[in-house]
Amino acid sequence: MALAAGRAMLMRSGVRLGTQAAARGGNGARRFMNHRVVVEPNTVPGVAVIKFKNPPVNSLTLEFLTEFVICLEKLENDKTFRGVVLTSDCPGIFSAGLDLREMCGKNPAHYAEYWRAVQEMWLKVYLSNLVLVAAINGTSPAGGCLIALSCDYRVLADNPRYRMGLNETLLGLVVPFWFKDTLVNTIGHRASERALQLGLLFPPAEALQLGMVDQVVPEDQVQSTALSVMTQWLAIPDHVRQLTKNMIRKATADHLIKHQEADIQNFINFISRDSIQKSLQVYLENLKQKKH
Ligand SMILES: CCCC/C=C\CC(=O)SCCNC(=O)CCNC(=O)[C@H](O)C(C)(C)COP(=O)(O)OP(=O)(O)OC[C@H]1O[C@@H](n2cnc3c(N)ncnc32)[C@H](O)[C@@H]1OP(=O)(O)O
Repeated sequence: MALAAGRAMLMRSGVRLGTQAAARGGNGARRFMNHRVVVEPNTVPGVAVIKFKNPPVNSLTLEFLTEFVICLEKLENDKTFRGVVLTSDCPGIFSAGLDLREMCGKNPAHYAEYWRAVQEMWLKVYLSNLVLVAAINGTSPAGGCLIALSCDYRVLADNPRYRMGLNETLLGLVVPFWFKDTLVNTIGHRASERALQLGLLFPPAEALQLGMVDQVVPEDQVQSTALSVMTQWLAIPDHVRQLTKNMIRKATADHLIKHQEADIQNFINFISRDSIQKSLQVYLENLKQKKH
């Protein structure tokens, strides 16, 4: 369903999938390439590396979300792959989170389409049958942090400029319950209470201490560490690991699935308010201003 809708959307936006999107790398390995998401099979058998390539900041545009979901779906359907490392091709930035322009000055139909794409992306990542390891090689606020939190394991680059967290309150936004649930499931209730209300973005040492990430390593070792962690996870037979993952995550995902339409309506109502539109515009304007 998501794949069909995504394909239709990508056709509308001019992105071609299938054979046009596949190329052969120098070593003969198959390399799926769309515009904004690059998928590379790696030297570790059964493992692919997905690189986010939506410059300048890997913001989660509608097109990006759709390509990302399609890539994951293709890898899940290709039985040669058992694990995926998620990382970024944009230096210093894992993902800047939801694209603010998708939530600013648009109509309700657009907000509905965008929010459904955000929900579908989260459900796809959170419930993936694949082992997902986030190799976080840059800053990752809000939606970028959500993607990392939804993986099975997180390796973060040891660079104090790279901050991670759900900073929505600083934008005047309230996190949806499923963002909150994902954080609570990772770092616990009390730490989430503080982090969410204050919109805290944590440097690597604090993220590690909180359990927001599993490992902090030198920047040039993020991907290699993610790949060696993957070997440990792949030593477990898929079916028992998948059933165990599903048992742990199902209730959290079902909560959204059950309330998906209401959650979309809530988003439309909230984001359409004049006051919210104003704070998003001011936030975007401040991002531009800081350059001058
Ligand atoms: C009810 C809704 C609930 C859920 C809501 C939201 C969840 C979210 O994910 S909201 C998004 C939260 N994200 C952020 O707060 C990050 C904002 N960005 C930054 O802090 C910085 O851009 C960042 C640290 C990521 C990178 O810094 P720089 O390398 O210095 O780059 P610039 O700041 O100059 O940015 C370059 C360019 O990109 C635009 N930009 C940045 N972030 C976003 C974004 N999230 N969406 C859209 N566009 C973004 C920025 O404005 C610059 O644009 P130009 O000025 O046109 O070049």
